[in-house]
Amino acid sequence: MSDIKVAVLGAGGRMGSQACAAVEGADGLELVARLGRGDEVSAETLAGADVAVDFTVPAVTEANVHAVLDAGAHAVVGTTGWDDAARARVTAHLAELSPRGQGGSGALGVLIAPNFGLSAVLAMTFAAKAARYFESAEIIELHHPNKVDAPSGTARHTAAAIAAARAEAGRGSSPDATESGWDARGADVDGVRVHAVRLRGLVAHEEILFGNAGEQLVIRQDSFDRASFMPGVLLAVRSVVSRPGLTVGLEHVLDLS
Ligand SMILES: NC(=O)C1=CN([C@@H]2O[C@H](COP(=O)(O)OP(=O)(O)OC[C@H]3O[C@@H](n4cnc5c(N)ncnc54)[C@H](OP(=O)(O)O)[C@@H]3O)[C@@H](O)[C@H]2O)C=CC1
Ligand SMILES: O=C(O)C1=N[C@H](C(=O)O)C[C@H](O)C1
Repeated sequence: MSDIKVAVLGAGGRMGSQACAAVEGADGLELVARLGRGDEVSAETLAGADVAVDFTVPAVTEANVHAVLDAGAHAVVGTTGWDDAARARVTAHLAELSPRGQGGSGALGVLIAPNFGLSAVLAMTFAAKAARYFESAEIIELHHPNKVDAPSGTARHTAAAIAAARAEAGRGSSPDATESGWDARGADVDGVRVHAVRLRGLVAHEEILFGNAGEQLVIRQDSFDRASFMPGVLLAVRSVVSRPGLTVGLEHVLDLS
């Protein structure tokens, strides 16, 4: 089987540079393009890539994915900033390129992973499982101070999964008697309070807290180094070529969903 050719968008960034090195060191993958700010994303600049990996910024990631699809490549996306409307536009674009019933081999895939770290994917999965059993649920995400967005994409994905599990179990809101000082209670993400810490020395961390009368469950994961994301990035690149359509979350590739 021939190598999977890979392009990296945001190749000069903290994640993009490590992704380039990981691809270069991986069996069966070949790095064919490194794109940065100001580079057009086209069939020409992607240089024959089968898969483009996006680690850019929330403001441009969606446009990048549409350009990658127009260039005939699959996309793996680690960049944050995706909402339901943006995901729906990607699904529509994929359907346009590969109409119903023609999603067989060769059909393009887009894999958006809010977090490629195994500890984070497992923490989110365990949190979704635990959510129905507890009255209260809150999230604390902790990151390096150079992060441009808050709350993190991981925390948003975790909150959405917790909210869905609580709704399915018929659970209402977490108890909360707050009458004033709402700005101290974190962001409301799908009804789950999310607190964002930015601290020099940190990389990426998440704590999910569940409470019942007289007991607490804390699920915590820590990415101490961006190396923790690379096995997930490589898995995503290898998987997306045979996963037509849009996949959101590495848990689906790891068979955890
Ligand atoms: N899914 C996951 O597991 C992970 C996701 N992330 C996410 O990945 C994204 C990138 O994070 P990180 O690497 O730390 O960020 P960086 O700021 O280090 O890297 C972003 C890169 O994107 C480039 N860039 C900026 N604007 C554009 C543009 N308009 N077009 C193309 N490239 C552009 C930057 O170039 P320049 O240097 O010139 O500004 C930079 O090289 C974030 O959204 C972050 O949350 C991060 C870690 C893990
Ligand atoms: O910006 C980061 O660093 C990270 N971003 C992603 C997020 O927002 O969840 C993934 C991870 O937390 C690191």
